[in-house]
Amino acid sequence: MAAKGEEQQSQAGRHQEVGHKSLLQSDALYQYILETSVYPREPEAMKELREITARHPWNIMTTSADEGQFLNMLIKLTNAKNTMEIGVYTGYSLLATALALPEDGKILAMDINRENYELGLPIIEKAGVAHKIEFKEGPALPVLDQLVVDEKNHGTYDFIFVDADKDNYINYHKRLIDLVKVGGVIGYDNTLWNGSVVAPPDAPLRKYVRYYRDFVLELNKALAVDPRIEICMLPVGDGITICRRIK
Ligand SMILES: C[S@@+](CC[C@H](N)C(=O)[O-])C[C@H]1O[C@@H](n2cnc3c(N)ncnc32)[C@H](O)[C@@H]1O
Repeated sequence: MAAKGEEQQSQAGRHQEVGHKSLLQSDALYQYILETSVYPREPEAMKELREITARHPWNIMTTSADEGQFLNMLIKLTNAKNTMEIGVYTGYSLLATALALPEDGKILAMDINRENYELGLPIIEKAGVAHKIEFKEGPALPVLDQLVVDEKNHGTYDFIFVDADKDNYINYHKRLIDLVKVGGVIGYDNTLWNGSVVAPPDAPLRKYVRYYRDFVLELNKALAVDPRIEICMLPVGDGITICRRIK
């Protein structure tokens, strides 16, 4: 175990890359992933959006470049066409999704904050993929409630990415499970929540990390025993749990 001083020193020297959530053991390893396989292949528009986001005061919220690449690949692998995103911020994961979808692909994107979405929107437009996006400003839950009421919407989504208010993930899951098709995928982001899911009760956690941790733990437990899905928890970004609906 590292001595306290050593630990503090290594924390202070942690990676500063935007969206980096420090789950990998070595920062050099993370940098290697970025430089070897992510940045050289990152579409110009995503690079531009990442750089604009890096200058925004809330840039800690952005999806990291490696996770963006992963989402892009996942959407292509699953041939997703009708998709949804909850939690847009400046739109990095949204752009990763939009670029992966076919020309007639669709994303219902929701966020309570339109201003941040509009920061990235000119880049999304320039990339020629804005026509795939329907942005709804406001809390996602009432929108999901509306969708669920109409049975025609059941089983219609191929891919759903959830990256918003962690205290609602369980509520989202209750609705999304009806909206995603059998064989479709829901990705829940931040399921390792800054590593705090294994922190001892007295660990010095930032206030918001501590507050949301119990919700993340509760979600992880619920997903693990949900017979309607198969799951796979990946240590990408801040942890993402991929759920495939099986019934
Ligand atoms: C972690 S950020 C999303 C990051 C984004 N996926 C990206 O690639 O940059 C979380 C977002 O969720 C939004 N949010 C918070 N509560 C929400 C709610 N109830 N409904 C919809 N969006 C919400 C926040 O405004 C914020 O933009």
